[in-house]
Amino acid sequence: MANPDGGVSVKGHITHVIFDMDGLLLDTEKFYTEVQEIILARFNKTFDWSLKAKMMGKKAIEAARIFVEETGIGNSLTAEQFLVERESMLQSLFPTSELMPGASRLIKHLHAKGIPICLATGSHKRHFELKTQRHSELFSLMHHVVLGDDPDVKKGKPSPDVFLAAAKRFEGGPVNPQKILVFEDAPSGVLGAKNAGTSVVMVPDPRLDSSLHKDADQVLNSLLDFKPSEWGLPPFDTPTS
Ligand SMILES: O=P(O)(O)OC[C@H](O)CO
Ligand SMILES: [Mg+2]
Repeated sequence: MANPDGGVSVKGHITHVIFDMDGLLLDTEKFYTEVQEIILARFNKTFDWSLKAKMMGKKAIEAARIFVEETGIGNSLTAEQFLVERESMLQSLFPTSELMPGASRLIKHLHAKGIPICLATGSHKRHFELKTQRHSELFSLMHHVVLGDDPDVKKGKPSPDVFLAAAKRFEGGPVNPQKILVFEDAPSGVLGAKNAGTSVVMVPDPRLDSSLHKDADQVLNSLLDFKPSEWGLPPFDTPTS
């Protein structure tokens, strides 16, 4: 559980780290929000953060079904049609994806210290490639990447599938989940990681209702605030390195 002051109540000796991608390492959640607002405006409806919270982190088709059902537009637009409609907009936005604050610093630090790191995202391969094309050097530091359309990921977050597949593929895996720290921004992702038995640091968007932070072991405003030594990980060489 998270402390109100953001402190750690569950310390563990972490040996491996799993990163979420959208909204955690890459500032891509804003693209989904933008296109969903455009689509809903056509139906004279508005997109809000309670709906956003239910969609984020999920596989595309799972999020699409929630979108059309919760907004009540399902009779006019199916989940499949919604995905087609938003695709051309997303394809032009994703290549402009930027890193979230502290993402590069933390990935490079853990890699340099020999901590095995990997990615576990709901994004499918085609979107992953568009989003990361300007950041291929940084993402190449991941030992492996597990995508939403991976055959081992039967169900999206909050199912533990993507995190269990990620734990299995480390050298000498499966790694004991108690030794794994997951970084997530989405409520479904935090729950998925807990369902897999790992510890979770949540870095939520400030617009997300704070009641949705409750399952995380630690809640931070930014990756820049992460202190590796609190989790038994090597500290940064200098406070700003
Ligand atoms: O947050 P991720 O990386 O699991 O991505 C999930 C979707 O693609 C976006 O919410
Ligand atoms: Mg995410």
